[in-house]
Amino acid sequence: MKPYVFIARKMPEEIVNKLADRYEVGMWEKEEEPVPKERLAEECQKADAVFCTITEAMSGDMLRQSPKLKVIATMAVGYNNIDIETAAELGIKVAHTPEVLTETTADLTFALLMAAARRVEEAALSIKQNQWSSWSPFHLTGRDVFGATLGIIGMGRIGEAVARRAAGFNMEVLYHNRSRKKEAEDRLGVIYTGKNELIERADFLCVMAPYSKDTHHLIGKEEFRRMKPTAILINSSRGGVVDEKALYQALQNKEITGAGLDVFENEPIDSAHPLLELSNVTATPHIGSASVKTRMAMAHMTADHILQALSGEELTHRVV
Ligand SMILES: O=CC(=O)O
Repeated sequence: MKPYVFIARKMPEEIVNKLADRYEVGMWEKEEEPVPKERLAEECQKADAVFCTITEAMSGDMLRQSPKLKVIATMAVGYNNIDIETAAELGIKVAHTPEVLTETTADLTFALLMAAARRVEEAALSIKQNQWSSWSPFHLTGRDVFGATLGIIGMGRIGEAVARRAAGFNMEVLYHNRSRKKEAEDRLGVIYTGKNELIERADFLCVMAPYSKDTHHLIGKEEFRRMKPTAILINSSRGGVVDEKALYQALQNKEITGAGLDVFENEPIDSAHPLLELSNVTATPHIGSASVKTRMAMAHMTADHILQALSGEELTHRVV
């Protein structure tokens, strides 16, 4: 009998065919909605491999009830939706897709930074709502990006790619990371600082840390209190790294000037979310890696991970 692969989100034909050439394949067909939890659990029970994304919660309980499962390949760099410890304990391999999305995600991060700095969303909306009565000296004035200080918390691949973009804007780049990266300092001219110093000096605070128990609410009330009132927070990593309630208070009380957010604590959010009421929030719906080329590269890499695992080869990007 051929191994069974379940693809948890609808994928283009060229991706499905890559797997269907060798295996029996099942796929959740609805484009806009994730597979319900119960159906995912049923599929996992019979699957040898699961192709998932960030919308599928691969819980420990579910993994324990999936006796045939050999590999989970997620089409994402972040894997906080997967119970990695249980997967390791059960000998289920887990693979993710770093590298291919680095530059695309850094582009979006920088786009959010610039949009929040120059109030692009507010400005665009004002003109569409017929609110441009005259050029006026201080109308919609924002913050300069060129020559400003950028603080990056979490200097992984995407943090480095953001720092490279900042060099073109003559920015001073401070970073804080679990471990100091001297080689990156020489290569990129970035400066290592303690977390508090970075937060106090940054004009733009860019959160790039992966989400885990250790980074839960890494930026909260205390951190907002330390930030400059002119500073802008950018988050394109995971919502849970920032305490959203504290962020709302800080924005409303003008403890900070603005925020550019691509991620939220509980996704998806809708237009009733309190952060979206604020004109100093620029928000996008978790589209960091969403270019056609990058999403296709991620999908191919995810399918390749399944091919590799089921044929006993090394996985290109294995987590456990
Ligand atoms: O958020 C997206 C990813 O982790 O790739």
